[in-house]
Amino acid sequence: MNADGRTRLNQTPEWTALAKHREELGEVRLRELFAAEPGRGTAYALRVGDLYVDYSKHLVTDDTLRLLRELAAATDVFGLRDAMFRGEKINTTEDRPVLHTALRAPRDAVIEVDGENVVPGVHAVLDRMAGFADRVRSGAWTGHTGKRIRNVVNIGIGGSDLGPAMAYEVLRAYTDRSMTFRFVSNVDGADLHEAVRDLDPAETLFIVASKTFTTIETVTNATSARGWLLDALDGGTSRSSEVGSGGEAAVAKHFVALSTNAEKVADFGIDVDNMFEFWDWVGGRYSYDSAIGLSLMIAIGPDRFREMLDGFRIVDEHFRTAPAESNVPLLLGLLGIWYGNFHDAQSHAVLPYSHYLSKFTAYLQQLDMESNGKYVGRDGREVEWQTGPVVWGTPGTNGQHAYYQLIHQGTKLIPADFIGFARPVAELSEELKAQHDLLMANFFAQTQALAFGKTPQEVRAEGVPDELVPHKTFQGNHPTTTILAPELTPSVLGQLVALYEHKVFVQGAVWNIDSFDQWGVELGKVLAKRVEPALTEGAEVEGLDASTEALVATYRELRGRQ
Ligand SMILES: O=P(O)(O)OC[C@H]1O[C@H](O)[C@H](O)[C@@H](O)[C@@H]1O
Repeated sequence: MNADGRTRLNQTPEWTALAKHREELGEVRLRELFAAEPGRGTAYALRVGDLYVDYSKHLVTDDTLRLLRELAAATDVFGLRDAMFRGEKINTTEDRPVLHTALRAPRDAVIEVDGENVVPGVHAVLDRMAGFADRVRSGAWTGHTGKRIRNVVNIGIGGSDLGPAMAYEVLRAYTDRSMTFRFVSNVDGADLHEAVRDLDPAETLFIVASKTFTTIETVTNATSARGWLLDALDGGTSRSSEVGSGGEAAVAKHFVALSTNAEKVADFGIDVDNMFEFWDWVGGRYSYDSAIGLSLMIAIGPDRFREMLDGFRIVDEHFRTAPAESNVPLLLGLLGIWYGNFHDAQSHAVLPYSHYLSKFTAYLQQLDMESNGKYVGRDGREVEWQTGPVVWGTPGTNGQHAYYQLIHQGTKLIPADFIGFARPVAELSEELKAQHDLLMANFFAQTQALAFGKTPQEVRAEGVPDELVPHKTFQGNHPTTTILAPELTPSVLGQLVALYEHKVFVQGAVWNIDSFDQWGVELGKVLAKRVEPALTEGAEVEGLDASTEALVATYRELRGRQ
């Protein structure tokens, strides 16, 4: 029994029943499941919004799904879901509500935090963002020298980078092609250097995105960006943005901030009039539909941004109201639990068949791994079951010519999501649009090959010599989910992201972990601060281990510092 009155997950009868079921099912074969149920291809498929989700190629029967749903019921996934939507403080280690769903709530919704309706505030910021985005897009907002803004550089890291950078890439076809958008995150000076080296400072707007505004990488890059700007616009006379220094006016025209921390924004020298606010009940990795999405909104325009929010909302409503049997985020979360907890799968691949989704998996890595990479439960005790998987993947068909070998014939079980679209984006030439069928033929072929493989008999029948038969045999039985949408639109992107957000939620709820904190990132930050003076000034740092001490000495030597 847990301190919170819950039975330990792995001691619940529902968990035990699943473990027993897994044993009884043994090496269930997808070929056999499909042979036994001719309608499986359509019976094991659901729709949410524009998304068609086929889960037939999973190592599950109706019994498996029922038992998984019983586990979800026993762990009260829907109870926690309702508490989240109501604005209760379900992020217990930080004592905060988890309300990214309020970011896409309609204007007339009422969601209260500590007795105050947060929805009007959400829309007030969205409206301010829209006004600003329109002014930048139309040229009404000009830089310090009167030139219109043609370049937007977002400086942020983690949740303040991955979301907007991913969504900008996904929605490229909807962006203003006359403008340049760049995303700087790495504290490696090369990142900022490459982002601005060909830009005219007079035409460049920096968006400094940081929930806390204390993140060292972001503050360092923003300081360097301010230096770069003021060197050019002030002729190097002033690098200061202090009132009366002359730099202040230039900074006001070229820097805006996205943050929850007005004080730190002001300390940095950005006028809080140029700050777009969000709230501590929005986790960084759940934030790109808040003010953190400003760069995206400038790129695609406020109307498209709102269409994206509508897409999020479709899946929010579905997750909130659909019964367990047809609740897609619940289903996807439970399937992950089936493989991670009952088949020892360590990873989960996300393989989009769209060039525009090139950064989608990187985005999901933070969403999933920072949320559910925990070994301590909500009750403060170590879990005795596997939690979040390693999430990885790149767009098909590139992966097919690189690492799919291991998925097909390696020794590991790697469940995968295949994401594809029926129509190519409208702006492609007719010739390039025609390539789409080839792309999607690969998509369908891969999930088919992964599921059903090729038997030794089939290989032999092709006249393959005996000694090569084992090498050319595909055991199949590699589970995949197929997510198919008509077209890559802002709404569909919102639907996809919300689907994964809620999938991650479901898994965290079952595993009884707090999916909304990230204490695991803190230690490295503290140690970096301690080590830095050793690198720069050769300062003695107490308590360094022998390995790090030797590495620091070697680094200083190679760096030419003695
Ligand atoms: O937005 P910021 O406060 O600058 O935080 C940026 C990122 O850094 C932190 O270390 C966290 O691990 C992330 O969850 C966060 O998204």
